[in-house]
Amino acid sequence: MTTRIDLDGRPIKPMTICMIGAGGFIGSHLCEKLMAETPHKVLALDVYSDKIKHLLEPDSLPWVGCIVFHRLNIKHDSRLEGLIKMADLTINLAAICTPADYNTRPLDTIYSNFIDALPVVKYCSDNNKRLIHFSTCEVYGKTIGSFLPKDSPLRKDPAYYVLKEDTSPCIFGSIQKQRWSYACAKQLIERLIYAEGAENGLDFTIVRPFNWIGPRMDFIPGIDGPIEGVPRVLACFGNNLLRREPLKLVDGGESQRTFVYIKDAIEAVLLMILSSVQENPDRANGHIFNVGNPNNEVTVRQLAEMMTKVYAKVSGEPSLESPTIDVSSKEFYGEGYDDSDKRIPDMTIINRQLGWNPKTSLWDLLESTLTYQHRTYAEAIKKSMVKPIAS
Ligand SMILES: NC(=O)c1ccc[n+]([C@@H]2O[C@H](COP(=O)([O-])OP(=O)(O)OC[C@H]3O[C@@H](n4cnc5c(N)ncnc54)[C@H](O)[C@@H]3O)[C@@H](O)[C@H]2O)c1
Ligand SMILES: O=c1ccn([C@@H]2O[C@H](COP(=O)(O)OP(=O)(O)O[C@H]3OC[C@@H](O)[C@H](O)[C@H]3O)[C@@H](O)[C@H]2O)c(=O)[nH]1
Repeated sequence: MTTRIDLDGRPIKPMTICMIGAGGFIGSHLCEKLMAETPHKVLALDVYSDKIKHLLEPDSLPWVGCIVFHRLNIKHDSRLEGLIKMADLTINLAAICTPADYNTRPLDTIYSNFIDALPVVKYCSDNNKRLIHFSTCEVYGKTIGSFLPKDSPLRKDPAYYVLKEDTSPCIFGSIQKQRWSYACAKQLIERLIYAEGAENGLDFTIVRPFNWIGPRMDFIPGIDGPIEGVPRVLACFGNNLLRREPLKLVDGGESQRTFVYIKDAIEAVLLMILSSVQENPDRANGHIFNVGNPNNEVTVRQLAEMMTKVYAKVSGEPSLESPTIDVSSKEFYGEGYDDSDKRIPDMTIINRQLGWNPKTSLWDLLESTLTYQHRTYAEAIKKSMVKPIAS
Protein backbone atom coordinates (compact mmCIF):
# COMPACT_ATOMS: atom_id res chain seq x y z
CA MET A 1 0.00 0.00 0.00
CA THR A 2 1.32 3.47 -0.89
CA THR A 3 0.97 5.98 1.96
CA ARG A 4 -1.70 8.42 0.89
CA ILE A 5 -1.71 11.92 2.30
CA ASP A 6 -4.71 14.16 2.78
CA LEU A 7 -5.36 17.39 0.91
CA ASP A 8 -3.23 19.29 3.43
CA GLY A 9 -0.27 16.90 3.16
CA ARG A 10 -0.77 14.94 6.39
CA PRO A 11 -0.85 11.11 6.51
CA ILE A 12 -4.43 9.84 6.49
CA LYS A 13 -5.96 8.64 9.77
CA PRO A 14 -7.62 5.23 9.34
CA MET A 15 -11.41 5.21 9.53
CA THR A 16 -14.23 2.72 9.03
CA ILE A 17 -16.51 3.14 6.02
CA CYS A 18 -19.90 1.47 5.72
CA MET A 19 -20.35 1.05 1.95
CA ILE A 20 -23.84 0.04 0.86
CA GLY A 21 -23.96 -1.38 -2.68
CA ALA A 22 -20.24 -2.19 -2.47
CA GLY A 23 -20.68 -5.21 -4.74
CA GLY A 24 -21.75 -3.15 -7.77
CA PHE A 25 -19.80 -1.49 -10.57
CA ILE A 26 -18.79 1.73 -8.74
CA GLY A 27 -18.52 -0.01 -5.36
CA SER A 28 -16.07 -2.60 -6.68
CA HIS A 29 -13.74 0.10 -8.02
CA LEU A 30 -14.04 2.17 -4.86
CA CYS A 31 -13.24 -0.85 -2.65
CA GLU A 32 -10.25 -1.67 -4.86
CA LYS A 33 -8.93 1.88 -4.55
CA LEU A 34 -9.46 2.08 -0.79
CA MET A 35 -7.69 -1.25 -0.23
CA ALA A 36 -4.74 -0.38 -2.48
CA GLU A 37 -4.15 3.21 -1.43
CA THR A 38 -5.59 3.96 2.01
CA PRO A 39 -5.52 2.52 5.54
CA HIS A 40 -9.34 2.65 5.79
CA LYS A 41 -11.50 -0.29 6.75
CA VAL A 42 -14.57 -1.11 4.65
CA LEU A 43 -17.76 -2.80 5.82
CA ALA A 44 -19.01 -3.88 2.37
CA LEU A 45 -22.79 -4.38 2.23
CA ASP A 46 -24.59 -5.86 -0.78
CA VAL A 47 -26.74 -8.76 -1.93
CA TYR A 48 -23.98 -9.79 -4.37
CA SER A 49 -20.22 -10.08 -3.97
CA ASP A 50 -19.04 -11.41 -7.38
CA LYS A 51 -17.46 -8.10 -8.43
CA ILE A 52 -15.40 -7.83 -5.23
CA LYS A 53 -14.55 -11.52 -4.84
CA HIS A 54 -10.95 -10.78 -5.85
CA LEU A 55 -10.64 -8.42 -2.87
CA LEU A 56 -12.07 -10.89 -0.35
CA GLU A 57 -10.07 -14.01 -1.29
CA PRO A 58 -7.53 -15.45 -0.66
CA ASP A 59 -6.72 -14.71 2.98
CA SER A 60 -3.13 -13.82 2.05
CA LEU A 61 -4.11 -10.49 0.43
CA PRO A 62 -2.22 -7.52 1.97
CA TRP A 63 -5.48 -5.91 3.11
CA VAL A 64 -6.84 -8.98 4.89
CA GLY A 65 -9.24 -7.88 7.62
CA CYS A 66 -9.61 -4.38 6.14
CA ILE A 67 -12.63 -5.34 4.02
CA VAL A 68 -15.45 -7.40 5.46
CA PHE A 69 -18.42 -8.42 3.33
CA HIS A 70 -21.94 -8.45 4.81
CA ARG A 71 -24.50 -10.07 2.53
CA LEU A 72 -27.69 -8.17 3.25
CA ASN A 73 -30.65 -6.50 1.60
CA ILE A 74 -31.16 -3.04 3.10
CA LYS A 75 -34.92 -3.34 2.49
CA HIS A 76 -35.29 -5.65 5.44
CA ASP A 77 -32.26 -6.23 7.62
CA SER A 78 -32.03 -5.18 11.23
CA ARG A 79 -28.20 -5.20 11.07
CA LEU A 80 -28.16 -1.98 9.00
CA GLU A 81 -28.26 0.56 11.83
CA GLY A 82 -25.59 -1.30 13.82
CA LEU A 83 -23.24 -1.32 10.83
CA ILE A 84 -23.78 2.40 10.22
CA LYS A 85 -23.09 3.06 13.92
CA MET A 86 -19.84 1.06 13.73
CA ALA A 87 -18.58 3.28 10.88
CA ASP A 88 -17.31 6.87 10.74
CA LEU A 89 -18.72 7.41 7.25
CA THR A 90 -21.50 5.79 5.21
CA ILE A 91 -21.46 5.69 1.41
CA ASN A 92 -24.77 4.71 -0.16
CA LEU A 93 -24.54 3.30 -3.69
CA ALA A 94 -27.44 0.85 -3.55
CA ALA A 95 -30.03 1.42 -6.25
CA ILE A 96 -31.88 0.10 -9.25
CA CYS A 97 -30.15 2.21 -11.89
CA THR A 98 -30.67 0.69 -15.35
CA PRO A 99 -33.04 2.68 -17.63
CA ALA A 100 -34.73 -0.52 -18.89
CA ASP A 101 -36.21 -0.85 -15.38
CA TYR A 102 -37.48 2.72 -14.90
CA ASN A 103 -40.59 2.40 -17.09
CA THR A 104 -41.11 -1.37 -16.74
CA ARG A 105 -40.58 -1.67 -12.93
CA PRO A 106 -41.42 1.86 -11.74
CA LEU A 107 -42.52 0.74 -8.26
CA ASP A 108 -39.30 -1.18 -7.61
CA THR A 109 -37.37 1.79 -9.01
CA ILE A 110 -39.08 4.33 -6.72
CA TYR A 111 -38.82 2.07 -3.67
CA SER A 112 -35.16 1.34 -4.32
CA ASN A 113 -34.09 4.93 -4.96
CA PHE A 114 -36.26 6.68 -2.36
CA ILE A 115 -37.97 4.49 0.26
CA ASP A 116 -35.02 2.10 0.79
CA ALA A 117 -32.60 5.01 1.13
CA LEU A 118 -34.69 6.70 3.86
CA PRO A 119 -33.47 4.58 6.82
CA VAL A 120 -29.87 5.11 5.72
CA VAL A 121 -30.32 8.88 5.88
CA LYS A 122 -32.17 8.64 9.21
CA TYR A 123 -29.56 6.38 10.85
CA CYS A 124 -26.76 8.71 9.72
CA SER A 125 -28.62 11.77 10.98
CA ASP A 126 -29.65 10.19 14.34
CA ASN A 127 -26.13 8.89 15.00
CA ASN A 128 -24.22 11.95 13.74
CA LYS A 129 -22.48 10.00 10.99
CA ARG A 130 -21.32 11.52 7.74
CA LEU A 131 -23.11 10.38 4.55
CA ILE A 132 -21.91 10.35 0.94
CA HIS A 133 -25.00 9.62 -1.12
CA PHE A 134 -24.95 8.63 -4.78
CA SER A 135 -27.57 10.49 -6.77
CA THR A 136 -27.43 10.94 -10.56
CA CYS A 137 -27.03 13.42 -13.42
CA GLU A 138 -30.55 12.31 -14.39
CA VAL A 139 -31.93 14.70 -11.75
CA TYR A 140 -31.37 17.46 -14.32
CA GLY A 141 -33.66 15.63 -16.77
CA LYS A 142 -33.83 17.51 -20.07
CA THR A 143 -31.94 20.70 -20.94
CA ILE A 144 -33.71 24.07 -21.26
CA GLY A 145 -32.32 24.19 -24.81
CA SER A 146 -34.25 21.07 -25.82
CA PHE A 147 -37.45 23.13 -25.69
CA LEU A 148 -36.16 25.73 -28.18
CA PRO A 149 -36.96 25.46 -31.90
CA LYS A 150 -34.53 23.05 -33.63
CA ASP A 151 -32.93 25.89 -35.63
CA SER A 152 -32.63 28.35 -32.72
CA PRO A 153 -29.06 29.73 -32.41
CA LEU A 154 -29.57 29.74 -28.61
CA ARG A 155 -29.23 25.94 -28.66
CA LYS A 156 -25.50 26.54 -29.12
CA ASP A 157 -25.33 28.84 -26.06
CA PRO A 158 -23.95 26.95 -23.01
CA ALA A 159 -26.39 28.87 -20.81
CA TYR A 160 -29.12 26.67 -22.35
CA TYR A 161 -27.50 23.30 -21.79
CA VAL A 162 -24.61 23.22 -19.27
CA LEU A 163 -25.86 21.58 -16.05
CA LYS A 164 -24.98 23.41 -12.82
CA GLU A 165 -25.55 21.97 -9.37
CA ASP A 166 -26.84 25.19 -7.77
CA THR A 167 -28.75 26.89 -10.58
CA SER A 168 -30.03 24.42 -13.20
CA PRO A 169 -33.67 23.33 -12.93
CA CYS A 170 -34.77 19.67 -12.87
CA ILE A 171 -36.94 19.13 -15.98
CA PHE A 172 -38.79 15.82 -16.27
CA GLY A 173 -41.53 14.57 -18.60
CA SER A 174 -45.14 13.82 -17.69
CA ILE A 175 -46.10 11.17 -15.10
CA GLN A 176 -47.06 8.81 -17.96
CA LYS A 177 -43.42 8.94 -19.07
CA GLN A 178 -42.35 6.53 -16.34
CA ARG A 179 -38.70 6.84 -17.39
CA TRP A 180 -38.54 9.72 -14.92
CA SER A 181 -39.53 7.55 -11.91
CA TYR A 182 -35.81 7.08 -11.16
CA ALA A 183 -34.81 10.73 -11.58
CA CYS A 184 -37.75 11.90 -9.49
CA ALA A 185 -37.01 9.44 -6.65
CA LYS A 186 -33.35 10.49 -6.69
CA GLN A 187 -34.37 14.15 -6.64
CA LEU A 188 -36.62 13.67 -3.61
CA ILE A 189 -33.93 11.79 -1.64
CA GLU A 190 -31.49 14.61 -2.50
CA ARG A 191 -33.99 17.14 -1.13
CA LEU A 192 -34.49 15.07 2.01
CA ILE A 193 -30.74 14.80 2.63
CA TYR A 194 -30.32 18.51 2.02
CA ALA A 195 -33.13 19.24 4.48
CA GLU A 196 -31.58 16.90 7.10
CA GLY A 197 -28.40 18.93 6.69
CA ALA A 198 -30.21 22.25 7.01
CA GLU A 199 -32.55 21.35 9.89
CA ASN A 200 -30.70 18.62 11.80
CA GLY A 201 -27.05 19.23 10.96
CA LEU A 202 -26.42 16.05 8.91
CA ASP A 203 -22.94 16.09 7.35
CA PHE A 204 -23.53 15.04 3.78
CA THR A 205 -22.09 15.01 0.29
CA ILE A 206 -24.25 14.26 -2.76
CA VAL A 207 -22.57 12.84 -5.87
CA ARG A 208 -24.16 13.23 -9.31
CA PRO A 209 -22.31 10.81 -11.62
CA PHE A 210 -22.40 11.62 -15.33
CA ASN A 211 -22.16 8.27 -17.16
CA TRP A 212 -19.18 6.64 -15.44
CA ILE A 213 -18.04 3.69 -17.50
CA GLY A 214 -15.34 1.01 -17.42
CA PRO A 215 -14.64 -2.65 -16.66
CA ARG A 216 -17.23 -4.59 -14.60
CA MET A 217 -20.10 -2.28 -15.58
CA ASP A 218 -23.41 -4.17 -15.48
CA PHE A 219 -23.48 -7.61 -17.16
CA ILE A 220 -23.37 -9.38 -20.49
CA PRO A 221 -26.83 -10.89 -21.13
CA GLY A 222 -26.75 -14.68 -21.15
CA ILE A 223 -23.24 -14.82 -19.65
CA ASP A 224 -23.26 -13.16 -16.23
CA GLY A 225 -26.80 -11.78 -16.33
CA PRO A 226 -30.22 -12.76 -17.64
CA ILE A 227 -30.37 -13.37 -21.41
CA GLU A 228 -33.40 -11.07 -21.74
CA GLY A 229 -31.82 -8.35 -19.50
CA VAL A 230 -31.05 -4.88 -20.87
CA PRO A 231 -27.99 -3.29 -19.21
CA ARG A 232 -26.74 0.28 -19.75
CA VAL A 233 -25.43 1.31 -23.16
CA LEU A 234 -21.78 0.30 -22.64
CA ALA A 235 -22.72 -3.32 -21.90
CA CYS A 236 -25.48 -3.36 -24.57
CA PHE A 237 -22.99 -2.32 -27.23
CA GLY A 238 -20.24 -4.57 -25.78
CA ASN A 239 -22.63 -7.52 -25.93
CA ASN A 240 -23.53 -6.73 -29.56
CA LEU A 241 -19.85 -6.48 -30.53
CA LEU A 242 -18.94 -9.74 -28.76
CA ARG A 243 -21.80 -11.53 -30.52
CA ARG A 244 -21.05 -9.86 -33.89
CA GLU A 245 -24.54 -8.31 -34.01
CA PRO A 246 -25.33 -4.76 -35.15
CA LEU A 247 -25.47 -2.17 -32.35
CA LYS A 248 -29.03 -0.96 -31.75
CA LEU A 249 -29.51 2.82 -31.96
CA VAL A 250 -32.55 3.90 -29.98
CA ASP A 251 -34.58 6.63 -31.76
CA GLY A 252 -31.73 7.38 -34.16
CA GLY A 253 -28.95 7.53 -31.53
CA GLU A 254 -29.22 11.33 -31.44
CA SER A 255 -29.06 11.79 -27.66
CA GLN A 256 -25.78 13.12 -26.36
CA ARG A 257 -23.79 11.93 -23.39
CA THR A 258 -20.46 12.74 -21.76
CA PHE A 259 -18.61 9.62 -20.56
CA VAL A 260 -16.01 9.59 -17.80
CA TYR A 261 -13.58 6.76 -17.04
CA ILE A 262 -14.43 5.02 -13.78
CA LYS A 263 -10.82 5.27 -12.58
CA ASP A 264 -10.85 9.08 -12.97
CA ALA A 265 -14.22 9.35 -11.23
CA ILE A 266 -13.07 7.20 -8.29
CA GLU A 267 -10.25 9.70 -7.68
CA ALA A 268 -12.95 12.35 -7.14
CA VAL A 269 -14.78 10.14 -4.61
CA LEU A 270 -11.51 9.50 -2.80
CA LEU A 271 -10.99 13.26 -2.44
CA MET A 272 -14.48 13.53 -0.91
CA ILE A 273 -13.65 10.73 1.54
CA LEU A 274 -10.27 12.26 2.44
CA SER A 275 -11.87 15.61 3.09
CA SER A 276 -13.82 14.07 5.96
CA VAL A 277 -10.72 13.11 7.91
CA GLN A 278 -8.84 16.35 7.67
CA GLU A 279 -9.34 19.61 9.47
CA ASN A 280 -11.18 21.26 6.63
CA PRO A 281 -14.21 19.01 6.08
CA ASP A 282 -16.15 21.83 4.44
CA ARG A 283 -14.40 21.04 1.19
CA ALA A 284 -16.98 18.30 0.62
CA ASN A 285 -19.54 18.64 3.43
CA GLY A 286 -22.86 20.14 2.42
CA HIS A 287 -21.97 20.04 -1.27
CA ILE A 288 -23.54 18.49 -4.33
CA PHE A 289 -20.94 17.53 -6.93
CA ASN A 290 -21.25 16.86 -10.66
CA VAL A 291 -18.66 14.19 -11.49
CA GLY A 292 -18.19 13.81 -15.23
CA ASN A 293 -15.98 14.64 -18.18
CA PRO A 294 -17.32 17.55 -20.27
CA ASN A 295 -14.62 16.92 -22.90
CA ASN A 296 -15.88 13.42 -23.76
CA GLU A 297 -19.18 14.33 -25.41
CA VAL A 298 -20.62 12.18 -28.22
CA THR A 299 -24.00 11.28 -29.65
CA VAL A 300 -24.99 7.67 -29.02
CA ARG A 301 -24.46 7.08 -32.77
CA GLN A 302 -20.88 8.40 -32.49
CA LEU A 303 -20.33 6.20 -29.43
CA ALA A 304 -21.46 3.16 -31.46
CA GLU A 305 -19.10 4.06 -34.31
CA MET A 306 -16.18 4.59 -31.96
CA MET A 307 -16.81 1.35 -30.03
CA THR A 308 -17.00 -0.55 -33.32
CA LYS A 309 -13.57 0.79 -34.37
CA VAL A 310 -11.98 0.21 -30.97
CA TYR A 311 -13.38 -3.32 -30.75
CA ALA A 312 -11.98 -4.21 -34.19
CA LYS A 313 -8.59 -3.00 -32.96
CA VAL A 314 -8.57 -4.89 -29.65
CA SER A 315 -10.17 -8.12 -30.93
CA GLY A 316 -8.43 -8.25 -34.32
CA GLU A 317 -11.82 -9.07 -35.89
CA PRO A 318 -13.09 -6.96 -38.82
CA SER A 319 -16.28 -4.92 -38.21
CA LEU A 320 -19.63 -5.88 -39.73
CA GLU A 321 -20.55 -4.26 -43.03
CA SER A 322 -23.61 -2.68 -41.38
CA PRO A 323 -22.44 -2.13 -37.79
CA THR A 324 -25.60 -0.38 -36.49
CA ILE A 325 -29.36 -0.79 -36.80
CA ASP A 326 -32.14 1.66 -35.86
CA VAL A 327 -34.76 0.70 -33.31
CA SER A 328 -37.61 2.68 -31.76
CA SER A 329 -37.56 3.35 -28.02
CA LYS A 330 -40.98 1.70 -27.72
CA GLU A 331 -39.62 -1.49 -29.24
CA PHE A 332 -36.40 -1.39 -27.20
CA TYR A 333 -37.58 -0.13 -23.79
CA GLY A 334 -41.40 -0.35 -24.03
CA GLU A 335 -44.13 2.18 -23.23
CA GLY A 336 -43.22 5.21 -21.08
CA TYR A 337 -39.59 5.62 -22.13
CA ASP A 338 -38.23 9.13 -22.57
CA ASP A 339 -34.67 10.47 -22.75
CA SER A 340 -32.26 13.16 -21.58
CA ASP A 341 -31.14 15.04 -24.68
CA LYS A 342 -27.71 16.24 -23.55
CA ARG A 343 -25.57 16.11 -20.41
CA ILE A 344 -22.63 18.47 -20.00
CA PRO A 345 -21.53 18.82 -16.36
CA ASP A 346 -20.45 22.21 -15.08
CA MET A 347 -17.18 21.59 -13.26
CA THR A 348 -16.81 24.82 -11.27
CA ILE A 349 -17.78 23.44 -7.85
CA ILE A 350 -15.73 20.25 -7.92
CA ASN A 351 -12.73 22.16 -9.31
CA ARG A 352 -12.95 24.79 -6.61
CA GLN A 353 -13.65 22.49 -3.66
CA LEU A 354 -11.57 19.43 -4.50
CA GLY A 355 -9.27 20.47 -7.36
CA TRP A 356 -10.42 17.42 -9.36
CA ASN A 357 -10.28 17.08 -13.13
CA PRO A 358 -10.87 14.02 -15.32
CA LYS A 359 -7.93 12.91 -17.48
CA THR A 360 -8.85 10.03 -19.76
CA SER A 361 -10.06 10.54 -23.35
CA LEU A 362 -13.05 8.61 -24.65
CA TRP A 363 -10.91 6.63 -27.08
CA ASP A 364 -8.47 5.56 -24.33
CA LEU A 365 -11.16 4.58 -21.86
CA LEU A 366 -13.01 2.58 -24.50
CA GLU A 367 -9.78 0.84 -25.46
CA SER A 368 -9.09 -0.36 -21.93
CA THR A 369 -12.75 -1.23 -21.29
CA LEU A 370 -13.26 -3.18 -24.51
CA THR A 371 -9.94 -4.98 -23.98
CA TYR A 372 -11.35 -6.07 -20.62
CA GLN A 373 -14.70 -7.12 -22.13
CA HIS A 374 -12.99 -9.10 -24.90
CA ARG A 375 -10.62 -10.82 -22.46
CA THR A 376 -13.40 -11.60 -19.97
CA TYR A 377 -16.25 -12.67 -22.24
CA ALA A 378 -15.15 -13.61 -25.79
CA GLU A 379 -14.54 -17.31 -25.01
CA ALA A 380 -17.72 -17.69 -22.96
CA ILE A 381 -19.77 -16.06 -25.74
CA LYS A 382 -18.26 -18.36 -28.36
CA LYS A 383 -19.09 -21.42 -26.23
CA SER A 384 -22.64 -20.19 -25.58
CA MET A 385 -23.20 -19.63 -29.30
CA VAL A 386 -22.12 -23.14 -30.37
CA LYS A 387 -25.37 -25.06 -30.63
CA PRO A 388 -25.28 -28.67 -29.43
CA ILE A 389 -25.47 -31.10 -32.42
CA ALA A 390 -28.72 -33.09 -32.36
CA SER A 391 -28.02 -36.83 -32.07
N1 LIG B 1 -22.55 4.20 -13.18
C1 LIG B 1 -23.00 5.41 -13.43
O1 LIG B 1 -22.60 6.05 -14.39
C2 LIG B 1 -24.01 6.08 -12.55
C3 LIG B 1 -24.59 7.25 -13.03
C4 LIG B 1 -25.49 7.94 -12.22
C5 LIG B 1 -25.78 7.47 -10.95
N2 LIG B 1 -25.20 6.33 -10.50
C6 LIG B 1 -25.56 5.91 -9.14
O2 LIG B 1 -24.44 5.33 -8.48
C7 LIG B 1 -24.84 4.23 -7.67
C8 LIG B 1 -24.05 2.98 -8.03
O3 LIG B 1 -24.21 2.71 -9.41
P1 LIG B 1 -23.50 1.49 -10.14
O4 LIG B 1 -23.29 1.92 -11.54
O5 LIG B 1 -22.37 0.98 -9.35
O6 LIG B 1 -24.69 0.43 -10.13
P2 LIG B 1 -24.72 -1.13 -9.76
O7 LIG B 1 -26.06 -1.65 -10.10
O8 LIG B 1 -23.55 -1.80 -10.39
O9 LIG B 1 -24.49 -1.13 -8.18
C9 LIG B 1 -25.53 -1.00 -7.25
C10 LIG B 1 -25.34 -2.08 -6.20
O10 LIG B 1 -26.31 -1.89 -5.17
C11 LIG B 1 -26.76 -3.17 -4.76
N3 LIG B 1 -28.09 -3.05 -4.17
C12 LIG B 1 -29.21 -2.59 -4.78
N4 LIG B 1 -30.25 -2.66 -3.93
C13 LIG B 1 -29.78 -3.18 -2.78
C14 LIG B 1 -30.39 -3.50 -1.54
N5 LIG B 1 -31.69 -3.32 -1.33
N6 LIG B 1 -29.61 -4.00 -0.56
C15 LIG B 1 -28.28 -4.21 -0.75
N7 LIG B 1 -27.65 -3.92 -1.92
C16 LIG B 1 -28.40 -3.42 -2.91
C17 LIG B 1 -26.78 -4.00 -6.03
O11 LIG B 1 -26.76 -5.40 -5.76
C18 LIG B 1 -25.53 -3.50 -6.75
O12 LIG B 1 -24.42 -4.33 -6.48
C19 LIG B 1 -26.35 4.11 -7.84
O13 LIG B 1 -26.99 4.80 -6.79
C20 LIG B 1 -26.63 4.83 -9.15
O14 LIG B 1 -27.93 5.38 -9.19
C21 LIG B 1 -24.34 5.61 -11.27
O1 LIG C 1 -28.48 -0.61 -26.88
C1 LIG C 1 -28.67 0.59 -26.56
C2 LIG C 1 -28.72 1.06 -25.22
C3 LIG C 1 -28.90 2.40 -24.97
N1 LIG C 1 -29.05 3.28 -25.98
C4 LIG C 1 -29.19 4.75 -25.73
O2 LIG C 1 -27.96 5.18 -25.15
C5 LIG C 1 -28.16 6.27 -24.25
C6 LIG C 1 -27.49 5.99 -22.93
O3 LIG C 1 -28.12 4.91 -22.30
P1 LIG C 1 -27.69 4.30 -20.87
O4 LIG C 1 -28.29 2.94 -20.81
O5 LIG C 1 -26.24 4.38 -20.65
O6 LIG C 1 -28.46 5.21 -19.83
P2 LIG C 1 -28.65 6.78 -19.65
O7 LIG C 1 -27.41 7.54 -19.93
O8 LIG C 1 -29.85 7.20 -20.39
O9 LIG C 1 -28.99 6.80 -18.12
C7 LIG C 1 -28.03 6.46 -17.13
O10 LIG C 1 -27.55 7.67 -16.71
C8 LIG C 1 -27.01 7.86 -15.44
C9 LIG C 1 -27.42 6.88 -14.35
O11 LIG C 1 -28.22 7.47 -13.40
C10 LIG C 1 -27.94 5.59 -14.79
O12 LIG C 1 -26.89 4.68 -14.77
C11 LIG C 1 -28.68 5.60 -16.07
O13 LIG C 1 -29.95 6.10 -15.75
C12 LIG C 1 -29.68 6.47 -24.22
O14 LIG C 1 -30.02 7.50 -25.11
C13 LIG C 1 -30.25 5.16 -24.73
O15 LIG C 1 -31.50 5.31 -25.35
C14 LIG C 1 -29.01 2.83 -27.33
O16 LIG C 1 -29.16 3.61 -28.28
N2 LIG C 1 -28.83 1.49 -27.55
